[in-house]
Amino acid sequence: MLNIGDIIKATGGSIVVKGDAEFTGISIDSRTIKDGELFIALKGDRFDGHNFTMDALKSGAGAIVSNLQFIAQDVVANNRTIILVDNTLLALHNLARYMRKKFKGHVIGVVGSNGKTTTKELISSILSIRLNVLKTSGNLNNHIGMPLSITRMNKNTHIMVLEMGTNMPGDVDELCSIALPDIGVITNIGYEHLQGFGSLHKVRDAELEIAPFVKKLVVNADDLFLMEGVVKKFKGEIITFAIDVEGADITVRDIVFSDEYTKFLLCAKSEYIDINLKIHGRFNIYNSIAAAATAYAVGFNLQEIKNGLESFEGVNMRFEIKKARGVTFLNDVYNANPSSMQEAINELVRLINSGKYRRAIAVLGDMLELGDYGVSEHKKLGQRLSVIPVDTFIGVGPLMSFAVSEFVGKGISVDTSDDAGIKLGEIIQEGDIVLIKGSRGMRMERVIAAVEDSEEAIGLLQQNRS
Ligand SMILES: CC(=O)N[C@H]1[C@@H](OP(=O)(O)OP(=O)(O)OC[C@H]2O[C@@H](n3ccc(=O)[nH]c3=O)[C@H](O)[C@@H]2O)O[C@H](CO)[C@@H](O)[C@@H]1O[C@H](C)C(=O)N[C@@H](C)C(=O)N[C@H](CCC(=O)N[C@@H](CCC[C@@H](N)C(=O)O)C(=O)O)C(=O)O
Ligand SMILES: Nc1ncnc2c1ncn2[C@@H]1O[C@H](COP(=O)(O)OP(=O)(O)OP(=O)(O)O)[C@@H](O)[C@H]1O
Ligand SMILES: C[C@@H](N)C(=O)N[C@H](C)C(=O)O
Repeated sequence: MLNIGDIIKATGGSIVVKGDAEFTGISIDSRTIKDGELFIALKGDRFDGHNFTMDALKSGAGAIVSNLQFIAQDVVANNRTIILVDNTLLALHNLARYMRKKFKGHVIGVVGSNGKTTTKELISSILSIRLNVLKTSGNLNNHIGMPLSITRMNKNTHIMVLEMGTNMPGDVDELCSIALPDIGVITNIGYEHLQGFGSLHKVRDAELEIAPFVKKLVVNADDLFLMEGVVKKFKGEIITFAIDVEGADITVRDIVFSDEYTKFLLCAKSEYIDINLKIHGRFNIYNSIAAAATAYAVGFNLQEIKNGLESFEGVNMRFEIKKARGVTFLNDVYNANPSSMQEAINELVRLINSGKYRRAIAVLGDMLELGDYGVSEHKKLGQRLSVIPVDTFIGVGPLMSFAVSEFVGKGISVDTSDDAGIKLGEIIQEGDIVLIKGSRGMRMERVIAAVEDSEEAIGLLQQNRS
Protein backbone atom coordinates (compact mmCIF):
# COMPACT_ATOMS: atom_id res chain seq x y z
CA MET A 1 0.00 0.00 0.00
CA LEU A 2 1.19 3.50 -0.80
CA ASN A 3 0.06 6.17 1.57
CA ILE A 4 -0.52 9.79 0.81
CA GLY A 5 2.04 11.03 3.34
CA ASP A 6 4.82 9.15 1.57
CA ILE A 7 3.61 10.32 -1.82
CA ILE A 8 3.67 13.96 -0.75
CA LYS A 9 7.08 13.52 0.88
CA ALA A 10 8.43 11.83 -2.25
CA THR A 11 7.01 14.17 -4.86
CA GLY A 12 6.79 17.48 -3.02
CA GLY A 13 3.25 17.79 -4.40
CA SER A 14 0.26 19.45 -2.77
CA ILE A 15 -3.09 17.87 -2.05
CA VAL A 16 -5.86 19.60 -3.95
CA VAL A 17 -8.63 17.17 -3.03
CA LYS A 18 -8.26 14.71 -0.19
CA GLY A 19 -10.13 11.45 -0.66
CA ASP A 20 -8.55 8.05 -0.09
CA ALA A 21 -5.20 8.19 1.70
CA GLU A 22 -3.97 4.74 0.67
CA PHE A 23 -3.46 3.36 -2.81
CA THR A 24 -2.95 -0.18 -4.06
CA GLY A 25 -0.49 0.90 -6.75
CA ILE A 26 0.40 3.34 -9.51
CA SER A 27 -1.07 3.43 -13.00
CA ILE A 28 -0.23 5.65 -15.96
CA ASP A 29 -3.07 4.38 -18.15
CA SER A 30 -6.78 5.15 -17.70
CA ARG A 31 -7.60 2.17 -19.92
CA THR A 32 -6.07 -0.34 -17.53
CA ILE A 33 -6.16 1.42 -14.13
CA LYS A 34 -7.55 -0.75 -11.35
CA ASP A 35 -9.72 0.03 -8.40
CA GLY A 36 -7.64 1.67 -5.67
CA GLU A 37 -4.74 2.76 -7.89
CA LEU A 38 -3.30 6.25 -8.18
CA PHE A 39 -3.15 7.60 -11.75
CA ILE A 40 -0.13 9.62 -12.89
CA ALA A 41 -0.97 11.77 -15.92
CA LEU A 42 2.00 11.67 -18.33
CA LYS A 43 2.46 13.47 -21.59
CA GLY A 44 3.43 11.06 -24.38
CA ASP A 45 4.02 11.12 -28.12
CA ARG A 46 0.37 10.61 -29.02
CA PHE A 47 -1.61 11.67 -25.97
CA ASP A 48 -1.50 13.82 -22.88
CA GLY A 49 -2.58 11.66 -19.94
CA HIS A 50 -4.18 14.75 -18.39
CA ASN A 51 -6.95 14.39 -20.98
CA PHE A 52 -7.85 11.06 -19.41
CA THR A 53 -7.72 12.06 -15.75
CA MET A 54 -11.50 12.00 -15.47
CA ASP A 55 -11.69 8.50 -16.92
CA ALA A 56 -8.92 7.39 -14.59
CA LEU A 57 -10.60 8.88 -11.54
CA LYS A 58 -13.82 7.03 -12.34
CA SER A 59 -12.02 3.71 -11.92
CA GLY A 60 -9.05 4.64 -9.76
CA ALA A 61 -8.66 6.14 -6.32
CA GLY A 62 -6.83 9.36 -7.19
CA ALA A 63 -4.47 11.15 -9.54
CA ILE A 64 -1.21 13.05 -9.69
CA VAL A 65 -1.48 15.86 -12.22
CA SER A 66 0.41 18.98 -13.16
CA ASN A 67 -2.55 20.79 -14.62
CA LEU A 68 -5.87 21.24 -12.87
CA GLN A 69 -7.84 22.49 -15.82
CA PHE A 70 -8.64 18.94 -16.93
CA ILE A 71 -10.32 18.01 -13.66
CA ALA A 72 -14.06 18.44 -13.94
CA GLN A 73 -15.96 19.65 -10.90
CA ASP A 74 -18.16 16.56 -10.66
CA VAL A 75 -15.08 14.37 -10.33
CA VAL A 76 -13.65 16.65 -7.68
CA ALA A 77 -16.97 16.48 -5.88
CA ASN A 78 -16.64 12.71 -5.97
CA ASN A 79 -13.84 13.04 -3.46
CA ARG A 80 -11.10 11.31 -5.36
CA THR A 81 -7.67 12.36 -4.16
CA ILE A 82 -5.91 14.82 -6.46
CA ILE A 83 -2.25 15.77 -5.99
CA LEU A 84 -0.72 18.66 -7.90
CA VAL A 85 2.98 18.58 -8.90
CA ASP A 86 5.09 20.65 -11.31
CA ASN A 87 6.18 17.72 -13.45
CA THR A 88 4.40 14.37 -13.41
CA LEU A 89 7.25 12.35 -14.96
CA LEU A 90 9.59 13.70 -12.30
CA ALA A 91 6.97 12.81 -9.68
CA LEU A 92 7.02 9.21 -10.95
CA HIS A 93 10.83 9.20 -10.74
CA ASN A 94 10.84 10.69 -7.26
CA LEU A 95 8.24 8.27 -6.01
CA ALA A 96 10.17 5.28 -7.39
CA ARG A 97 13.43 6.61 -5.88
CA TYR A 98 11.74 7.16 -2.51
CA MET A 99 10.37 3.61 -2.48
CA ARG A 100 13.74 2.22 -3.55
CA LYS A 101 15.48 4.04 -0.71
CA LYS A 102 13.17 2.36 1.79
CA PHE A 103 13.94 -1.05 0.30
CA LYS A 104 16.65 -3.03 2.08
CA GLY A 105 17.19 -5.92 -0.38
CA HIS A 106 19.53 -6.17 -3.35
CA VAL A 107 18.67 -4.23 -6.50
CA ILE A 108 20.18 -5.75 -9.64
CA GLY A 109 20.47 -3.53 -12.73
CA VAL A 110 20.85 -5.30 -16.08
CA VAL A 111 22.43 -3.28 -18.91
CA GLY A 112 24.25 -4.11 -22.14
CA SER A 113 23.72 -4.00 -25.88
CA ASN A 114 22.02 -7.36 -26.35
CA GLY A 115 20.25 -9.93 -24.21
CA LYS A 116 19.09 -7.69 -21.34
CA THR A 117 15.47 -8.88 -21.29
CA THR A 118 16.45 -12.54 -21.59
CA THR A 119 19.13 -12.21 -18.90
CA LYS A 120 16.74 -10.34 -16.59
CA GLU A 121 14.19 -13.14 -17.02
CA LEU A 122 16.83 -15.84 -16.44
CA ILE A 123 18.07 -14.14 -13.28
CA SER A 124 14.48 -13.83 -12.04
CA SER A 125 13.80 -17.47 -12.88
CA ILE A 126 16.67 -18.54 -10.63
CA LEU A 127 16.06 -16.08 -7.79
CA SER A 128 12.31 -16.87 -7.69
CA ILE A 129 13.21 -20.35 -6.46
CA ARG A 130 13.45 -18.97 -2.96
CA LEU A 131 12.82 -15.22 -3.09
CA ASN A 132 9.97 -12.89 -4.04
CA VAL A 133 11.41 -11.12 -7.04
CA LEU A 134 10.21 -7.81 -8.42
CA LYS A 135 11.31 -7.48 -12.05
CA THR A 136 10.67 -5.00 -14.82
CA SER A 137 7.91 -6.57 -16.86
CA GLY A 138 8.46 -7.35 -20.55
CA ASN A 139 10.78 -4.79 -22.06
CA LEU A 140 9.75 -1.90 -19.77
CA ASN A 141 13.29 -0.62 -19.50
CA ASN A 142 13.10 3.14 -19.98
CA HIS A 143 12.54 6.28 -17.91
CA ILE A 144 8.83 5.43 -17.65
CA GLY A 145 8.74 1.64 -17.58
CA MET A 146 11.56 1.07 -15.10
CA PRO A 147 10.39 3.50 -12.37
CA LEU A 148 6.81 2.29 -12.84
CA SER A 149 8.06 -1.24 -12.19
CA ILE A 150 9.73 -0.14 -8.97
CA THR A 151 6.41 1.23 -7.70
CA ARG A 152 5.04 -2.34 -7.83
CA MET A 153 7.29 -3.13 -4.84
CA ASN A 154 5.47 -4.35 -1.71
CA LYS A 155 6.37 -5.55 1.78
CA ASN A 156 6.94 -9.09 0.48
CA THR A 157 9.50 -8.06 -2.14
CA HIS A 158 12.93 -9.57 -1.37
CA ILE A 159 14.98 -8.53 -4.39
CA MET A 160 14.61 -6.45 -7.56
CA VAL A 161 15.87 -7.28 -11.05
CA LEU A 162 15.60 -4.24 -13.30
CA GLU A 163 16.40 -4.00 -16.99
CA MET A 164 17.85 -0.64 -18.01
CA GLY A 165 17.72 0.38 -21.66
CA THR A 166 19.60 3.16 -23.40
CA ASN A 167 19.75 4.72 -26.82
CA MET A 168 21.72 7.83 -25.88
CA PRO A 169 24.33 8.94 -23.34
CA GLY A 170 22.92 9.67 -19.88
CA ASP A 171 19.99 7.20 -19.96
CA VAL A 172 21.62 4.57 -17.74
CA ASP A 173 22.85 7.24 -15.32
CA GLU A 174 19.30 8.59 -15.01
CA LEU A 175 17.81 5.14 -14.46
CA CYS A 176 20.48 4.25 -11.89
CA SER A 177 19.89 7.51 -10.01
CA ILE A 178 16.32 6.25 -9.50
CA ALA A 179 16.92 2.52 -8.96
CA LEU A 180 20.21 2.83 -7.04
CA PRO A 181 21.32 -0.70 -7.96
CA ASP A 182 23.96 -2.33 -5.77
CA ILE A 183 24.72 -5.10 -8.28
CA GLY A 184 25.19 -4.43 -11.99
CA VAL A 185 25.19 -6.88 -14.89
CA ILE A 186 26.65 -5.90 -18.28
CA THR A 187 25.76 -8.51 -20.90
CA ASN A 188 28.02 -7.24 -23.72
CA ILE A 189 28.88 -4.22 -25.85
CA GLY A 190 27.76 -4.28 -29.47
CA TYR A 191 26.74 -2.24 -32.48
CA GLU A 192 23.35 -0.89 -31.31
CA HIS A 193 21.57 2.47 -31.47
CA LEU A 194 24.59 4.05 -33.19
CA GLN A 195 22.38 6.93 -34.27
CA GLY A 196 22.25 8.04 -30.64
CA PHE A 197 25.78 7.02 -29.65
CA GLY A 198 27.95 7.60 -32.73
CA SER A 199 30.58 4.96 -31.91
CA LEU A 200 31.18 1.70 -30.10
CA HIS A 201 33.28 3.57 -27.50
CA LYS A 202 30.27 5.74 -26.68
CA VAL A 203 28.05 2.64 -26.38
CA ARG A 204 30.55 1.26 -23.86
CA ASP A 205 30.71 4.55 -21.94
CA ALA A 206 26.91 4.61 -21.81
CA GLU A 207 26.54 1.07 -20.47
CA LEU A 208 29.33 1.73 -17.96
CA GLU A 209 27.31 4.60 -16.49
CA ILE A 210 26.12 1.89 -14.10
CA ALA A 211 29.63 1.46 -12.63
CA PRO A 212 29.66 4.33 -10.08
CA PHE A 213 26.42 3.07 -8.53
CA VAL A 214 27.20 -0.57 -7.83
CA LYS A 215 29.42 -2.54 -5.45
CA LYS A 216 29.53 -5.66 -7.63
CA LEU A 217 29.65 -5.81 -11.40
CA VAL A 218 28.88 -9.05 -13.27
CA VAL A 219 30.55 -8.91 -16.68
CA ASN A 220 31.25 -10.91 -19.80
CA ALA A 221 34.99 -11.68 -19.74
CA ASP A 222 34.92 -12.86 -23.38
CA ASP A 223 34.01 -9.31 -24.41
CA LEU A 224 37.52 -7.88 -24.29
CA PHE A 225 36.38 -4.42 -25.34
CA LEU A 226 33.91 -4.34 -22.44
CA MET A 227 36.56 -5.65 -20.02
CA GLU A 228 39.01 -2.89 -21.02
CA GLY A 229 36.38 -0.33 -20.02
CA VAL A 230 35.41 -2.16 -16.82
CA VAL A 231 38.98 -2.33 -15.58
CA LYS A 232 39.45 1.41 -16.23
CA LYS A 233 36.17 2.58 -14.73
CA PHE A 234 35.17 0.17 -11.96
CA LYS A 235 36.89 -0.22 -8.63
CA GLY A 236 34.48 -2.61 -6.87
CA GLU A 237 34.16 -6.41 -7.00
CA ILE A 238 34.19 -7.80 -10.55
CA ILE A 239 32.46 -11.15 -11.15
CA THR A 240 33.15 -12.65 -14.56
CA PHE A 241 31.45 -15.18 -16.81
CA ALA A 242 32.91 -16.58 -20.03
CA ILE A 243 32.80 -19.38 -22.57
CA ASP A 244 36.23 -18.84 -24.12
CA VAL A 245 38.46 -16.96 -21.67
CA GLU A 246 39.98 -19.11 -18.94
CA GLY A 247 39.83 -18.22 -15.28
CA ALA A 248 36.43 -16.53 -15.21
CA ASP A 249 34.30 -17.04 -12.10
CA ILE A 250 31.58 -18.84 -14.07
CA THR A 251 32.56 -20.84 -17.13
CA VAL A 252 31.13 -23.62 -19.30
CA ARG A 253 32.42 -26.86 -20.85
CA ASP A 254 31.17 -29.60 -23.15
CA ILE A 255 28.53 -27.58 -25.01
CA VAL A 256 26.07 -29.60 -27.12
CA PHE A 257 23.65 -27.73 -29.41
CA SER A 258 20.54 -29.14 -31.02
CA ASP A 259 17.29 -27.64 -32.25
CA GLU A 260 15.60 -29.22 -29.21
CA TYR A 261 17.95 -28.23 -26.38
CA THR A 262 21.28 -26.68 -25.39
CA LYS A 263 23.39 -28.72 -22.97
CA PHE A 264 26.60 -27.81 -21.16
CA LEU A 265 28.50 -28.17 -17.93
CA LEU A 266 28.32 -25.05 -15.76
CA CYS A 267 31.47 -24.54 -13.71
CA ALA A 268 31.98 -22.29 -10.68
CA LYS A 269 35.39 -22.56 -9.01
CA SER A 270 35.83 -26.33 -8.39
CA GLU A 271 32.11 -27.12 -8.57
CA TYR A 272 30.20 -28.04 -11.70
CA ILE A 273 26.73 -29.15 -12.75
CA ASP A 274 25.12 -30.25 -16.02
CA ILE A 275 22.56 -27.87 -17.54
CA ASN A 276 19.92 -28.63 -20.15
CA LEU A 277 18.37 -25.41 -21.47
CA LYS A 278 15.14 -25.09 -23.41
CA ILE A 279 16.50 -21.99 -25.19
CA HIS A 280 18.85 -22.01 -28.13
CA GLY A 281 22.02 -20.48 -29.41
CA ARG A 282 25.48 -19.69 -28.15
CA PHE A 283 24.33 -16.18 -27.23
CA ASN A 284 21.76 -17.69 -24.88
CA ILE A 285 24.54 -19.59 -23.11
CA TYR A 286 26.05 -16.17 -22.42
CA ASN A 287 22.73 -14.91 -21.08
CA SER A 288 22.41 -18.03 -18.93
CA ILE A 289 25.89 -17.78 -17.44
CA ALA A 290 25.41 -14.04 -16.83
CA ALA A 291 22.34 -15.04 -14.82
CA ALA A 292 24.20 -17.87 -13.10
CA ALA A 293 27.05 -15.53 -12.10
CA THR A 294 24.57 -13.00 -10.71
CA ALA A 295 22.68 -15.62 -8.71
CA TYR A 296 25.98 -17.08 -7.47
CA ALA A 297 27.01 -13.60 -6.33
CA VAL A 298 23.90 -13.33 -4.14
CA GLY A 299 24.39 -16.75 -2.57
CA PHE A 300 22.50 -19.23 -4.76
CA ASN A 301 24.02 -22.71 -5.14
CA LEU A 302 24.55 -24.59 -8.39
CA GLN A 303 21.52 -26.87 -7.95
CA GLU A 304 19.25 -23.83 -7.51
CA ILE A 305 20.86 -22.18 -10.53
CA LYS A 306 20.29 -25.34 -12.58
CA ASN A 307 16.62 -25.46 -11.54
CA GLY A 308 16.08 -21.81 -12.45
CA LEU A 309 17.85 -22.03 -15.81
CA GLU A 310 16.23 -25.27 -16.88
CA SER A 311 12.69 -24.17 -16.10
CA PHE A 312 13.06 -21.05 -18.25
CA GLU A 313 10.93 -21.28 -21.40
CA GLY A 314 12.38 -18.30 -23.30
CA VAL A 315 10.91 -14.93 -24.25
CA ASN A 316 8.51 -14.46 -27.17
CA MET A 317 10.07 -13.45 -30.48
CA ARG A 318 13.64 -14.02 -29.21
CA PHE A 319 15.09 -16.84 -31.30
CA GLU A 320 12.13 -19.18 -30.88
CA ILE A 321 12.39 -22.35 -32.95
CA LYS A 322 8.97 -23.19 -34.35
CA LYS A 323 8.08 -26.05 -36.63
CA ALA A 324 5.02 -25.74 -38.82
CA ARG A 325 4.04 -28.05 -41.65
CA GLY A 326 7.54 -29.44 -41.99
CA VAL A 327 9.21 -26.02 -42.10
CA THR A 328 11.47 -24.84 -39.27
CA PHE A 329 11.12 -21.13 -38.45
CA LEU A 330 13.74 -19.30 -36.41
CA ASN A 331 11.54 -16.55 -35.04
CA ASP A 332 13.95 -13.82 -33.91
CA VAL A 333 11.78 -10.86 -34.84
CA TYR A 334 11.95 -8.81 -31.64
CA ASN A 335 14.77 -6.53 -32.74
CA ALA A 336 18.02 -6.40 -34.70
CA ASN A 337 21.38 -4.72 -34.82
CA PRO A 338 24.63 -5.83 -36.46
CA SER A 339 25.82 -7.75 -33.38
CA SER A 340 22.61 -9.67 -32.72
CA MET A 341 22.16 -10.28 -36.47
CA GLN A 342 25.60 -11.90 -36.57
CA GLU A 343 24.68 -14.15 -33.63
CA ALA A 344 21.44 -15.22 -35.32
CA ILE A 345 23.28 -15.98 -38.56
CA ASN A 346 25.86 -18.04 -36.64
CA GLU A 347 23.00 -20.13 -35.24
CA LEU A 348 21.44 -20.52 -38.68
CA VAL A 349 24.77 -21.81 -39.99
CA ARG A 350 25.12 -24.21 -37.07
CA LEU A 351 21.66 -25.62 -37.80
CA ILE A 352 22.29 -25.86 -41.56
CA ASN A 353 25.51 -27.75 -40.81
CA SER A 354 23.56 -30.32 -38.80
CA GLY A 355 22.45 -31.65 -42.20
CA LYS A 356 18.80 -31.89 -41.14
CA TYR A 357 17.45 -29.22 -43.48
CA ARG A 358 17.01 -29.11 -47.24
CA ARG A 359 17.41 -25.38 -47.84
CA ALA A 360 18.04 -22.28 -45.77
CA ILE A 361 16.12 -19.05 -46.33
CA ALA A 362 16.89 -15.74 -44.59
CA VAL A 363 14.12 -13.14 -44.34
CA LEU A 364 15.75 -10.08 -42.83
CA GLY A 365 14.32 -6.62 -42.17
CA ASP A 366 16.17 -3.31 -41.81
CA MET A 367 18.39 -2.86 -38.77
CA LEU A 368 17.25 0.59 -37.61
CA GLU A 369 18.81 3.43 -35.61
CA LEU A 370 22.34 2.88 -36.94
CA GLY A 371 22.85 6.48 -38.10
CA ASP A 372 25.86 6.86 -40.42
CA TYR A 373 26.62 3.12 -40.12
CA GLY A 374 23.26 2.11 -41.64
CA VAL A 375 24.24 1.59 -45.29
CA SER A 376 27.71 0.12 -44.65
CA GLU A 377 26.47 -2.36 -42.02
CA HIS A 378 23.74 -3.60 -44.37
CA LYS A 379 26.24 -3.99 -47.22
CA LYS A 380 28.54 -6.00 -44.91
CA LEU A 381 25.61 -8.20 -43.99
CA GLY A 382 24.91 -8.96 -47.67
CA GLN A 383 28.57 -9.94 -48.12
CA ARG A 384 28.51 -12.21 -45.06
CA LEU A 385 25.35 -13.94 -46.21
CA SER A 386 27.02 -14.64 -49.56
CA VAL A 387 29.60 -16.95 -47.98
CA ILE A 388 27.17 -19.14 -46.05
CA PRO A 389 24.84 -21.73 -47.58
CA VAL A 390 21.72 -19.54 -47.76
CA ASP A 391 19.56 -20.58 -50.69
CA THR A 392 17.36 -17.46 -50.80
CA PHE A 393 17.66 -14.11 -49.08
CA ILE A 394 14.57 -11.91 -48.86
CA GLY A 395 15.53 -8.39 -47.69
CA VAL A 396 12.78 -6.17 -46.27
CA GLY A 397 13.06 -2.37 -46.34
CA PRO A 398 15.26 0.27 -47.96
CA LEU A 399 18.39 -0.51 -45.94
CA MET A 400 18.15 -4.26 -46.59
CA SER A 401 18.05 -3.50 -50.31
CA PHE A 402 21.77 -2.61 -49.91
CA ALA A 403 22.35 -6.05 -48.39
CA VAL A 404 20.44 -7.71 -51.24
CA SER A 405 22.51 -5.84 -53.82
CA GLU A 406 25.74 -7.17 -52.23
CA PHE A 407 24.38 -10.71 -51.90
CA VAL A 408 25.78 -13.25 -54.33
CA GLY A 409 22.90 -15.68 -54.82
CA LYS A 410 19.11 -15.61 -55.02
CA GLY A 411 18.28 -12.22 -53.48
CA ILE A 412 14.84 -10.60 -53.39
CA SER A 413 14.20 -7.08 -52.15
CA VAL A 414 10.71 -6.13 -50.90
CA ASP A 415 9.28 -3.08 -49.16
CA THR A 416 7.28 -4.56 -46.29
CA SER A 417 7.10 -7.61 -44.07
CA ASP A 418 3.67 -8.41 -45.57
CA ASP A 419 5.26 -8.55 -49.03
CA ALA A 420 8.04 -10.74 -47.62
CA GLY A 421 5.46 -13.12 -46.15
CA ILE A 422 3.76 -13.47 -49.52
CA LYS A 423 7.10 -14.11 -51.28
CA LEU A 424 8.15 -16.61 -48.66
CA GLY A 425 4.78 -18.35 -48.95
CA GLU A 426 5.46 -18.84 -52.66
CA ILE A 427 8.85 -20.47 -52.21
CA ILE A 428 8.96 -22.44 -48.94
CA GLN A 429 9.00 -26.19 -49.07
CA GLU A 430 8.91 -28.91 -46.47
CA GLY A 431 12.37 -29.42 -44.96
CA ASP A 432 13.35 -25.72 -45.22
CA ILE A 433 14.78 -23.71 -42.36
CA VAL A 434 13.87 -20.00 -42.33
CA LEU A 435 15.51 -17.28 -40.22
CA ILE A 436 13.28 -14.23 -39.70
CA LYS A 437 14.76 -11.17 -38.02
CA GLY A 438 14.66 -7.37 -38.17
CA SER A 439 14.24 -4.28 -36.06
CA ARG A 440 11.03 -3.82 -34.08
CA GLY A 441 9.83 -1.11 -36.42
CA MET A 442 9.93 -3.59 -39.33
CA ARG A 443 7.21 -5.75 -37.76
CA MET A 444 8.81 -8.96 -39.02
CA GLU A 445 6.28 -11.05 -37.07
CA ARG A 446 3.94 -10.28 -39.97
CA VAL A 447 6.09 -12.49 -42.19
CA ILE A 448 5.12 -15.54 -40.17
CA ALA A 449 1.49 -14.41 -39.98
CA ALA A 450 1.39 -13.94 -43.76
CA VAL A 451 2.85 -17.39 -44.38
CA GLU A 452 0.36 -18.93 -42.00
CA ASP A 453 -2.45 -17.23 -43.92
CA SER A 454 -1.07 -18.05 -47.33
CA GLU A 455 -3.16 -20.72 -48.99
CA GLU A 456 -0.56 -21.01 -51.68
CA ALA A 457 2.09 -21.91 -49.12
CA ILE A 458 -0.15 -24.46 -47.46
CA GLY A 459 -0.97 -25.94 -50.87
CA LEU A 460 2.71 -26.13 -51.86
CA LEU A 461 3.64 -27.83 -48.62
CA GLN A 462 0.82 -30.35 -48.92
CA GLN A 463 1.78 -31.05 -52.54
CA ASN A 464 5.35 -31.66 -51.44
CA ARG A 465 4.37 -34.02 -48.66
CA SER A 466 2.22 -36.27 -50.89
C1 LIG B 1 3.70 6.15 -21.62
C2 LIG B 1 3.43 4.85 -22.28
O1 LIG B 1 3.56 3.82 -21.65
N1 LIG B 1 3.13 4.89 -23.57
C3 LIG B 1 2.88 3.67 -24.34
C4 LIG B 1 1.51 3.76 -24.98
O2 LIG B 1 1.47 4.90 -25.75
P1 LIG B 1 0.12 5.66 -26.13
O3 LIG B 1 0.19 5.94 -27.57
O4 LIG B 1 -1.06 4.95 -25.61
O5 LIG B 1 0.18 6.95 -25.30
P2 LIG B 1 1.18 8.11 -25.04
O6 LIG B 1 2.47 7.55 -24.58
O7 LIG B 1 1.19 9.15 -26.10
O8 LIG B 1 0.25 8.63 -23.89
C5 LIG B 1 0.60 9.46 -22.81
C6 LIG B 1 -0.08 8.94 -21.59
O9 LIG B 1 -1.50 8.95 -21.76
C7 LIG B 1 -2.02 7.74 -21.28
N2 LIG B 1 -3.32 7.45 -21.88
C8 LIG B 1 -3.48 7.46 -23.22
C9 LIG B 1 -4.71 7.15 -23.76
C10 LIG B 1 -5.80 6.85 -22.92
O10 LIG B 1 -6.94 6.56 -23.34
N3 LIG B 1 -5.58 6.85 -21.58
C11 LIG B 1 -4.37 7.15 -21.04
O11 LIG B 1 -4.22 7.15 -19.80
C12 LIG B 1 -0.95 6.73 -21.64
O12 LIG B 1 -1.05 5.53 -20.91
C13 LIG B 1 0.30 7.50 -21.28
O13 LIG B 1 0.59 7.40 -19.91
O14 LIG B 1 1.27 2.63 -25.78
C14 LIG B 1 2.24 2.48 -26.85
C15 LIG B 1 1.85 1.27 -27.65
O15 LIG B 1 1.77 0.14 -26.83
C16 LIG B 1 3.66 2.31 -26.25
O16 LIG B 1 4.62 2.25 -27.28
C17 LIG B 1 3.97 3.53 -25.38
O17 LIG B 1 5.18 3.24 -24.72
C18 LIG B 1 6.09 4.32 -24.55
C19 LIG B 1 6.97 4.41 -25.79
C20 LIG B 1 7.00 4.05 -23.34
O18 LIG B 1 7.99 4.75 -23.15
N4 LIG B 1 6.64 3.06 -22.54
C21 LIG B 1 7.44 2.66 -21.38
C22 LIG B 1 6.45 2.10 -20.33
C23 LIG B 1 8.47 1.56 -21.72
O19 LIG B 1 9.30 1.18 -20.91
N5 LIG B 1 8.36 1.06 -22.93
C24 LIG B 1 9.22 0.01 -23.53
C25 LIG B 1 10.13 0.66 -24.56
C26 LIG B 1 11.50 0.72 -24.10
C27 LIG B 1 12.50 1.07 -25.20
O20 LIG B 1 12.18 1.31 -26.33
N6 LIG B 1 13.75 1.02 -24.78
C28 LIG B 1 14.89 1.31 -25.63
C29 LIG B 1 15.77 2.30 -24.89
C30 LIG B 1 15.03 3.56 -24.61
C31 LIG B 1 15.87 4.63 -23.95
C32 LIG B 1 15.25 5.99 -23.74
N7 LIG B 1 16.19 7.02 -24.16
C33 LIG B 1 13.95 6.22 -24.47
O21 LIG B 1 13.96 6.91 -25.49
O22 LIG B 1 12.89 5.79 -23.99
C34 LIG B 1 15.69 0.04 -25.87
O23 LIG B 1 16.46 0.00 -26.82
O24 LIG B 1 15.54 -0.97 -25.15
C35 LIG B 1 8.37 -0.96 -24.30
O25 LIG B 1 7.21 -0.64 -24.51
O26 LIG B 1 8.88 -2.00 -24.69
N1 LIG C 1 23.86 -12.25 -25.43
C1 LIG C 1 23.44 -11.89 -26.64
N2 LIG C 1 24.34 -11.51 -27.59
C2 LIG C 1 23.95 -11.13 -28.83
N3 LIG C 1 22.65 -11.10 -29.21
C3 LIG C 1 21.73 -11.47 -28.31
C4 LIG C 1 22.07 -11.87 -26.99
N4 LIG C 1 20.93 -12.17 -26.33
C5 LIG C 1 19.92 -11.94 -27.17
N5 LIG C 1 20.39 -11.53 -28.37
C6 LIG C 1 19.60 -11.11 -29.55
O1 LIG C 1 18.86 -9.96 -29.17
C7 LIG C 1 17.46 -10.17 -29.37
C8 LIG C 1 16.67 -9.49 -28.27
O2 LIG C 1 16.93 -10.13 -27.04
P1 LIG C 1 16.59 -9.41 -25.68
O3 LIG C 1 15.23 -8.84 -25.78
O4 LIG C 1 16.90 -10.33 -24.58
O5 LIG C 1 17.66 -8.23 -25.74
P2 LIG C 1 17.56 -6.74 -25.15
O6 LIG C 1 18.94 -6.29 -24.93
O7 LIG C 1 16.66 -6.74 -23.98
O8 LIG C 1 16.87 -5.94 -26.30
P3 LIG C 1 16.31 -4.40 -26.16
O9 LIG C 1 17.50 -3.54 -26.13
O10 LIG C 1 15.47 -4.22 -27.35
O11 LIG C 1 15.52 -4.35 -24.91
C9 LIG C 1 17.28 -11.68 -29.42
O12 LIG C 1 16.18 -12.00 -30.21
C10 LIG C 1 18.58 -12.14 -30.01
O13 LIG C 1 18.53 -12.03 -31.42
C1 LIG D 1 12.68 -2.21 -29.42
C2 LIG D 1 13.87 -1.40 -28.98
N1 LIG D 1 14.14 -1.77 -27.66
C3 LIG D 1 15.03 -1.75 -29.89
O1 LIG D 1 15.77 -2.67 -29.66
N2 LIG D 1 15.16 -1.00 -30.96
C4 LIG D 1 16.06 -1.34 -32.03
C5 LIG D 1 16.33 -0.16 -32.88
C6 LIG D 1 15.44 -2.47 -32.83
O2 LIG D 1 14.22 -2.65 -32.83
O3 LIG D 1 16.18 -3.18 -33.49
